[in-house]
Amino acid sequence: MQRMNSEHLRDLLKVYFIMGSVNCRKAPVKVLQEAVAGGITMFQFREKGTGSLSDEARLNLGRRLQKICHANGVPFIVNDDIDLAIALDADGIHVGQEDTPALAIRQLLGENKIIGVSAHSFAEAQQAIADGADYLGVGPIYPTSSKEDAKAVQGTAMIEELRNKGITIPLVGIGGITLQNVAPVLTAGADGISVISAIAGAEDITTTARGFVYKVSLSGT
Ligand SMILES: Cc1ncc(COP(=O)(O)OP(=O)(O)O)c(N)n1
Ligand SMILES: Cc1ncsc1CCOP(=O)(O)O
Ligand SMILES: [Mg+2]
Repeated sequence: MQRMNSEHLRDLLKVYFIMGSVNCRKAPVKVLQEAVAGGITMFQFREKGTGSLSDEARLNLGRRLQKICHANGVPFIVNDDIDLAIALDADGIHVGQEDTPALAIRQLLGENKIIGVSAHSFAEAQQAIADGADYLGVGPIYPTSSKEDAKAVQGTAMIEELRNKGITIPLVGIGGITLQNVAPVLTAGADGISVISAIAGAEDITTTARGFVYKVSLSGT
């Protein structure tokens, strides 16, 4: 099996929606269906934080969300949990610096799964690539209330630094991204944006997701 082509992955990362039950104001299945209708290009199941589901309930929700993704050609990525990713046969996993190292994940999952890694510095980005990461998540770009242990806000400077220093692999910005502040993230060199609250918490989820698709298309990436 082969690693996913980088140019294809860049396209899939354009509007990368992340969500778990705690981020939703209505049924998570409904939230995802509405986001898919708006054209999200990738989805990450991040069942994390106070009040999140565990064990069987978590697995069952993951299954239901994965079904929606598969029916619509949207890759389904699991956050953090390698056992859940394997149990669901997810399309990939996203890990941070405090999670199972990407090298071990690559050895466990093989070549045909997508592995995303969070990077907050050039050194972390280099290591992630050496370990077999397919894409990087860089942030928080702006202030966020969706991650309790978020690192310091970076603005778009880290994305610019990574690109200027020759990091070419697919990359998304994350943290506090809204329809109003998405453009500088793309101008800085991101292939796409990752969003929790601006989509999951929106009054009109489909229209908001569609708005992100439109804004990203304007950047010409
Ligand atoms: C696309 C993307 N980028 C970054 C993150 C953050 O991952 P991590 O630093 O491991 O933090 P948690 O999400 O696990 O709290 C992400 N999940 N997705
Ligand atoms: C998971 C994560 N990693 C860095 S910031 C963040 C939270 C992003 O959520 P939001 O889009 O609501 O700011
Ligand atoms: Mg993590």
